[in-house]
Amino acid sequence: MTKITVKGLDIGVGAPKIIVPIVGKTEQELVNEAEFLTQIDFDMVEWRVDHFQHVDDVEKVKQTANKLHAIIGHKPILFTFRTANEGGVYPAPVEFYINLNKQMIKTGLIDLVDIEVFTGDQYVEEIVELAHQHNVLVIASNHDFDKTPAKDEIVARLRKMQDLGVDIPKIAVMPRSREDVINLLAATAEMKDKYARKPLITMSMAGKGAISRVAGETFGSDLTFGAAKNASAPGQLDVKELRQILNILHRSLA
Ligand SMILES: O=C1C[C@@](O)(C(=O)O)C[C@@H](O)[C@@H]1O
Repeated sequence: MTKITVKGLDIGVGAPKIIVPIVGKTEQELVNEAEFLTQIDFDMVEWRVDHFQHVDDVEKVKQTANKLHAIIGHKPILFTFRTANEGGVYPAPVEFYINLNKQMIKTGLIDLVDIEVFTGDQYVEEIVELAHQHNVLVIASNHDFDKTPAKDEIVARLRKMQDLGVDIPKIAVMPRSREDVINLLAATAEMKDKYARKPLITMSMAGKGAISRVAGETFGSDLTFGAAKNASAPGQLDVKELRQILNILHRSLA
């Protein structure tokens, strides 16, 4: 059984659930994005805080999190600082990154936190321990915006994340060929069938990989990112169309 439930959202059963990123630079832009989300059909919001102009000021981050929570706190909130190494916009030392995540875990304003697995095993384990003490789930992530590792390497990274005790392993890779997309899907299916004890998130990015963002129920990815106003990575589909496709595929699989 790989199901996880957060704020009433069942992850790991049925059609993949939709995460919508918000990427505003200012608090007002973020509030606008959050208010827009209240009118649309989605499952979880991801605050990509590395885009926020005051990300270096933890108190301001908390204040803004408070506002976002008041608007969309009825849905699960994923807090993500994407490092510049893995496609984020704000270069920061590891101590900053860990401290920000730890402070936010303690606020009660977030439901999930993203930690990049290559930050280091000890950091990941510290985050997992603290998060679980505060009822926050942990997504471990890895991104390769340049290429797609071999299938066995993708499986090995997902297994490593799971072994570190995280709740949801995630990998996003860039395809250079059709074979790369097939490898990502094959790695997902192998992980799901042979090793996964928890839900997974995998995707092949850009237009070439977009098929992977809709095919999760077939291959084993339990969550998928869709764009409302602004995409946070190449290849994200419009959230409304994404839901339609996921529902169509779900019906044909049922
Ligand atoms: O890790 C991911 C996945 C992602 O990179 C994507 O390709 O949809 C988008 C990011 O915002 C998120 O943190």
